[in-house]
Amino acid sequence: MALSQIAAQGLVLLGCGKMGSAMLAGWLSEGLPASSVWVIEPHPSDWLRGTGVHLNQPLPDAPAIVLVAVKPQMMGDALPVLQALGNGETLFVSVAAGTAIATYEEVLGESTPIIRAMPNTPAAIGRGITALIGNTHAAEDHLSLAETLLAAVGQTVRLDHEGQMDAVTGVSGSGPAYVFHLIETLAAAGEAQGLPADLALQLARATVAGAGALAESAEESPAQLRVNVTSPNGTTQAALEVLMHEDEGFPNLLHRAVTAATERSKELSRG
Ligand SMILES: NC(=O)C1=CN([C@@H]2O[C@H](COP(=O)(O)OP(=O)(O)OC[C@H]3O[C@@H](n4cnc5c(N)ncnc54)[C@H](O)[C@@H]3O)[C@@H](O)[C@H]2O)C=CC1
Ligand SMILES: O=C(O)[C@@H]1CCC=N1
Repeated sequence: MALSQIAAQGLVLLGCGKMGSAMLAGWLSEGLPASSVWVIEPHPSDWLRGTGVHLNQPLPDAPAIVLVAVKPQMMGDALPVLQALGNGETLFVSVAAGTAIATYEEVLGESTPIIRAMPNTPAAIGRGITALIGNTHAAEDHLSLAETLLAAVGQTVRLDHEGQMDAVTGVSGSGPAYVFHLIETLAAAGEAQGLPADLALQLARATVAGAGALAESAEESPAQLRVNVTSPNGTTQAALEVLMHEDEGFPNLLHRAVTAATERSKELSRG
């Protein structure tokens, strides 16, 4: 099914905060007409008001997809509004972290096709990646419908089982924040070495963006790309000896960070 077919039946977005807006911005820029999108959002931003979507208006009877993008903690209040669309043709896709498929089935009915997805905010510029897993009522058609929608804002990957979702959340869902923090801290380190703040930020931002683009397009592995920068006994080697330190270096730090995010996702699922 193409984006135009989703447009014909309608798309409902429940919650349009940071992640909902990132995806909506991507869909609108890919040509999804604002007139085929219904958004339920108690605190709409000026940007959302300006998009021309149906905002807090009565919903269509059988939209192609309802996309749930409220915080896990708000789910109990938010989901019942959608109950009337359950057990029908409408596909539900939720991007909420740490909210198990069973939670949606309890409210929407067990025969509702439900897909749990984990996107990330680069979706706003069509560079996201979303992992997907469906319930037993999510047929191949439903998965490819969700992929059509999510592929409009980046890559998609299917998971083998729902248990993988916690680690996916720790790597790619939360991951952009780690990279933004890398930019912030690289710039701060440049400032500490005497660079003006705006120059340090420009250098850090361009370096992370350029290295990311190279890592994505190059045939060499990230490890080889790192070696290509590292002259024997040069400046990079001096830095990497700090970053690759067994206890205090990047590997241990990122391992702990991703473990913390994964464990938090599991905790949220337990309620
Ligand atoms: N921000 C991110 O990078 C990512 C977020 N997610 C998931 O997306 C979901 C939303 O996260 P954010 O956008 O970051 O949070 P957010 O707080 O920016 O957005 C949530 C939105 O839901 C609205 N809302 C609250 N109660 C509502 C209700 N009863 N009905 C409709 N809307 C309601 C809020 O006004 C708010 O605008 C979360 O479940 C999160 O786990 C998933 C992947 C990445
Ligand atoms: O921080 C969170 O809980 C959400 C899920 C992944 C990114 N943001």
